[in-house]
Amino acid sequence: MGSYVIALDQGTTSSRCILFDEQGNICSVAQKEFTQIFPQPGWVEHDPMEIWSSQLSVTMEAMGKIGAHNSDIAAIGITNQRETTIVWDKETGEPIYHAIVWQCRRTADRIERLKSDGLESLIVERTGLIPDAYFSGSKIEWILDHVEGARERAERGELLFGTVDTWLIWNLTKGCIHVTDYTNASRTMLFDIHKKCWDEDILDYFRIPKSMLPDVKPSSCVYGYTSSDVMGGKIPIAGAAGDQQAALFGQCCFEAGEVKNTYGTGCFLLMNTGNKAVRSEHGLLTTIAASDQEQIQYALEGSVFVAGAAVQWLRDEMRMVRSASQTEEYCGAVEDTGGVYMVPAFAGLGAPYWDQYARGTIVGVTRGTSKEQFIRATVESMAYQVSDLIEAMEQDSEIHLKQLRVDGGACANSFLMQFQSDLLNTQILRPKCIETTALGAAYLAGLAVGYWKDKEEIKKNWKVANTFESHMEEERRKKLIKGWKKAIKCARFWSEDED
Ligand SMILES: Nc1ncnc2c1ncn2[C@@H]1O[C@H](COP(=O)(O)OP(=O)(O)O)[C@@H](O)[C@H]1O
Ligand SMILES: O=P(O)(O)OC[C@H](O)CO
Repeated sequence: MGSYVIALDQGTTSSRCILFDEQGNICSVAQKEFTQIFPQPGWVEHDPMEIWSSQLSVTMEAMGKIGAHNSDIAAIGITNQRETTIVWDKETGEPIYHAIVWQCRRTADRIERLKSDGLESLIVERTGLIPDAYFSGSKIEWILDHVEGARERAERGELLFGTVDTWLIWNLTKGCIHVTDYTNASRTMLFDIHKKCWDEDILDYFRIPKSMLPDVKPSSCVYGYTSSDVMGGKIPIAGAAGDQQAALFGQCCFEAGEVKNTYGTGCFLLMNTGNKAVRSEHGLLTTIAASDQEQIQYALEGSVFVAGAAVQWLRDEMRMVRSASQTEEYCGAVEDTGGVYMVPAFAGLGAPYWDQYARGTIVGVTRGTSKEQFIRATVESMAYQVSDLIEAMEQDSEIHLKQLRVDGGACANSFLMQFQSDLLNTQILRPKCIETTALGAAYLAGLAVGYWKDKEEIKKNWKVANTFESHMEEERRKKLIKGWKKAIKCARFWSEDED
């Protein structure tokens, strides 16, 4: 058995590879940002070949850094930005269009049509999702309708669809394996999460041939082996999960009621609900959680489209900070935002509002508003959005959350974590390893090949690094949240009547 498990963490903004040892320590890491393509306002694309080449190059780099050879690797686990849609030619392996990214709003009107066609409740019942342009279904249809000859080719069985996990496995195996796992399938809006199969009625509605779709397997199993031409040897690909489900697993939230929140490009709050698919009454999604067993586990999820991405916007478009981490210093330089709120609804609003037409909004600005306050309002917007999610989750589960496990790039910001704890009146636990997405994928792969014996062994690796306790008075908390709800009202429906 090799000494390390590799996690390929293909995120929205970067491709990353991490080598973990048995204690869950990071032994080597390499990361590369890749191009974000914005062809029109509200549209987001990636180049699938760049996704693949960046992922392969960081894998080689991470292995090279510690001189690891193929024989040192026990297994590979894959975790990925979910919903992002790629369609390629079965023979040549060439994508027929760019990857349409989860954040892309191009099919928003199509989803409105789906609702007026009366399909909303069927989608909710079978897929656990709330119809939205976020998911893969309408993106596949868009590609088939807009790329010349695509629909005919798809009907002839010449095209394949995959989310990013599927695309990576296809390339790692040199076109031998076309597969996805339950967690990724559950984000397509085409998968019946109760019957565990592609839903024929939804496929018919979007006119998507079933032959395009990958086989669906558990998150922890040997899907196949890397091609020697690609990796120089055969390594088992033994785990795959959407990044948020992988993070839930990496945080060791194995029991029903356990919750984590990831602060990355977006924010994703997931609660394990065990073998029960809980239906939300408050705008959350029912989704499949990663599991090391055949039997499916479910989760309730709150998805926020723009979180850390708003900080990138401060850096790249507003040019107010040189780095994301510099925001912490600016936030600490002022007492408060002076009543300024920023709602980063750049791509509409996800949970719990599901408003495709909301847009970014800044309110409460006065002549005295400073740059520091503007930055602080942007950072605070992450915490407010999570507080909306927690409110919905507490209403659905009737449990007051006493603790929240956090991870993702932006959870390194201690100002944000303290403000989050204050706003929620909840203890925040930041673990030693905040690369829990990658760790979750590694655990899923390692369990499948016996690198780790069971979840009990894995649990011992989870350790807290920092705890944040709430210090805010109830009255102030209430006042701040009231202001946020007012700001949300201003952002909603903004672009509804645009052409
Ligand atoms: N110290 C920080 N303060 C605020 N935001 C941060 C900080 N560090 C990183 N971020 C934000 O976190 C995101 C990166 O987190 P990561 O988990 O790597 O994202 P992803 O997996 O979505 O690509 C970026 O959007 C970045 O702006
Ligand atoms: O790339 P991330 O970490 O922001 O995650 C993206 C999500 O999977 C989208 O659903």
